Amino acid sequence: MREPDPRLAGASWLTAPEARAVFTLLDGEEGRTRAVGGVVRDTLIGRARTQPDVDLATELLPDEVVGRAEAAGIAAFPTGIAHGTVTLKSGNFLAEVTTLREDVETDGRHAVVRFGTDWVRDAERRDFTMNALYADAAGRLYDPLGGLEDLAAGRVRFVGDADRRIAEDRLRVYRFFRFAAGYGTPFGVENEGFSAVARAAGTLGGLSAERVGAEMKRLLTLPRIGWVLRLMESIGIIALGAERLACAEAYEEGNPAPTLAGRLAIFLDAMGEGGLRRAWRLSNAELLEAGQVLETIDLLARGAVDEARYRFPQAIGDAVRLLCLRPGADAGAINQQVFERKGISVPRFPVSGGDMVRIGVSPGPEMGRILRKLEQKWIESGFTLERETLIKFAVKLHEI
Ligand SMILES: Nc1ccn([C@@H]2O[C@H](COP(=O)(O)OP(=O)(O)OP(=O)(O)O)[C@@H](O)[C@H]2O)c(=O)n1
Repeated sequence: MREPDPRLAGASWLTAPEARAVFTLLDGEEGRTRAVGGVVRDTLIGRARTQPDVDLATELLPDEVVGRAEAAGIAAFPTGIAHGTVTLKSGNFLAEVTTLREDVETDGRHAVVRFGTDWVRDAERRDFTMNALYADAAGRLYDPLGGLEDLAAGRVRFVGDADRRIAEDRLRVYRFFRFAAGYGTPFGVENEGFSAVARAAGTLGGLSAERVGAEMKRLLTLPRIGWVLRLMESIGIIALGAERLACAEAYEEGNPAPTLAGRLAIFLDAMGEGGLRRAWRLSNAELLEAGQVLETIDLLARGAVDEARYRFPQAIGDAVRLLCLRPGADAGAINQQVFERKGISVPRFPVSGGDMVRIGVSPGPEMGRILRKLEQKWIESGFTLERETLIKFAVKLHEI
């Protein structure tokens, strides 16, 4: 009988009472239900999880999972019943429970999913060996494909035939790079895997923008990705150009907290708003933030340090590190100015809605329009126009 792995056996996703309830329910002690994927992988290397959910693989049929959960008073949601996935919620413990599948056959038109008990087959359907690590309820590790060794060595290795794994789901090309950045040895990827993703690079057009965007965003929040972006560029999955690539590297150099907005600003500069929106289906808020970083860079590049500090205080840190996006800008001098202004408080716009009411402007769109004009004029004056002058100007605007 194998021994529990001390790293796994102490993990809170195994030991917490809510988790134990689920494992017990699903015969985890007998190994019929095992945790798999991210949670096992990250626990083995002592990395804190950003995703709270736990993936469980089980021999039990979906109906059985639902039945046992309900009998125990644990909420069960059929989140992907066609694929045999049921989500269980036990207190804060959220588990996606997926029944093992045998070969997926086709009867010519429909894929036929057959459930089974073959753990090796389950492992062989997964993308990378480091994602095919399993733990049972006692914390015993199951590693059918040598994933632990690859994980320890920083090798992102496809399970079995890389071309086949990619053909099954082309998103795995993006995942390859995300895992290389997150778990790989920097500056090196497995030749076999890289050759396969390079071969598939021209075939990614059909992927959904949401799925690609979700992977890209996860990649772009990792600390060191410059070398990965270079690899992606070399096979044509992204097209930043040499200068922006160098800038992406400079941005993360010595930067304790590269942000998604900063990384997106680099891509926004290269692809434009429409391009980026289409490619990755970003939210308005994400595009706005990235756009503000770019705007701030442009303000700094033309010497408008106080305007940048006034309008986009949250973007200054990123913008200073991304001045390389505007090769004409004198980054040294701008940095110096920003640094010198640090202790000096950002000016406050001296006119308020109350002032507008006093001159007879009632709250609403009209007031908004006037205030925006005043603020613009005030910014253009280098924050020197005084309150009285601005209010006089408002009276004029109101009369028009
Ligand atoms: N295209 C995909 C997506 C996922 N998986 C498998 O499904 C598991 C769960 O996927 P996901 O939640 O996307 O990633 P994790 O590996 O769990 O990593 P994290 O939770 O950190 O994202 C992966 O470990 C992998 O075994 C796969 O084989 N192919």
